Amino acid sequence: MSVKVAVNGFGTIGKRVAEAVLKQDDMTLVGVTKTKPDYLAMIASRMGSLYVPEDRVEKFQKAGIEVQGTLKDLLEKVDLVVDATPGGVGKEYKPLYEKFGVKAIFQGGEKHEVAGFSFSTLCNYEEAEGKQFARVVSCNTTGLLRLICALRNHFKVKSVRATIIRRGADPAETKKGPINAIVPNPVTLPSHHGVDVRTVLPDLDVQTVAAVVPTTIMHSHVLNVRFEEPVTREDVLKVLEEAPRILVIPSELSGVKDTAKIIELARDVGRKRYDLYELAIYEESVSVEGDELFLMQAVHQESIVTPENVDAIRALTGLVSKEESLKKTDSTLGIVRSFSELIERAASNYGK
Ligand SMILES: NC(=O)C1=CN([C@@H]2O[C@H](COP(=O)(O)OP(=O)(O)OC[C@H]3O[C@@H](n4cnc5c(N)ncnc54)[C@H](O)[C@@H]3O)[C@@H](O)[C@H]2O)C=CC1
Ligand SMILES: O=C(OP(=O)(O)O)[C@H](O)COP(=O)(O)O
Repeated sequence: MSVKVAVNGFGTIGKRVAEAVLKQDDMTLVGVTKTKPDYLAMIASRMGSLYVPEDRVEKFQKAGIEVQGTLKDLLEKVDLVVDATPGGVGKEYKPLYEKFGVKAIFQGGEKHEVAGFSFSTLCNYEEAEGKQFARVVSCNTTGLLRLICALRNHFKVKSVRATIIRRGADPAETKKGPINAIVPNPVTLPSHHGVDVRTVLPDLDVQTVAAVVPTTIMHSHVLNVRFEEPVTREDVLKVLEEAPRILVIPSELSGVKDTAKIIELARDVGRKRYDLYELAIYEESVSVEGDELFLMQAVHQESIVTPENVDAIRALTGLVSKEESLKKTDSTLGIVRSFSELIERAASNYGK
């Protein structure tokens, strides 16, 4: 069985999810939507996959960009739509998805209530099966949940406290900032991230604070996790190194000690768009004092939710189990299980 997929909103997230869907042997990308002519619309049109809102057809015709049809034409052809429109726009489309009887996956810019179910592969894949709607939680929340659920699989987690250092804008965004400030986000504590984590793990004692800083390449987190019993650093590192989609980076040995170097690493190992689907954890930052864990991690905001969207498609349509989806998604996206595997692949692919 092949799930027929549409991507509504071919932007930062949508273009990555569309490309990931094209790599799956159990999915078919039927089309993507754009609202204004640009180079991505030209690419989608040349792929024979461009659909536009009804009131925009003439605009694309005037721009000389052939469209395959309207959004409604597209929704008639698919089983599921990945809504990757700007935050808050997905909510406006929900009635249309309901009218066409298609499943829909929303993104983190929508409120939990829009889908009524928030998704994170490692935490609640099985609960998604059979649902019509799901929200893939945003990049920061995905990073937090990936760590927390990896730890919860092996230890009794008592509480989580996290400081989120948010990137001010994506590299292509020129209207956001700050350029020269550290902005509490919000100044009243806590930030929305802890609330978002609890949409997936309602029972967890988690609190987060956030600030926005002048960078575009990655988010960073400073975490404190308390356990019911004392743990050892060795045991924690073993769990993190074996967990899916977590990359423990030996910073001293590799020289990868900050987000700029992490992105340069992703570029040097040949990741398209320097996408790092994996949550990056600085190995040397992992420290344990009795029942308390401290660590620092970094999130490539533009790509970390890509594998989660692919898994959400399988979870909603009941295609395969979580383990099977993890395996297929990670294999097709080239996601590695360890830093050494990343280096191995870089060496074997160098110059190819
Ligand atoms: N950019 C990021 O780092 C992350 C974004 N997200 C979430 O993903 C969602 C999409 O965000 P981005 O991809 O960054 O946005 P984006 O602005 O890069 O792309 C949005 C796309 O939707 C199109 N669009 C705009 N208005 C539309 C409308 N009314 N109907 C149909 N399409 C429309 C735009 O032309 C663009 O192609 C948001 O909910 C956001 O919060 C989640 C994780 C990370
Ligand atoms: O950081 C993000 O959301 P999050 O802080 O809710 O995880 C996403 O990258 C979206 O950020 P934006 O709202 O600055 O586009």
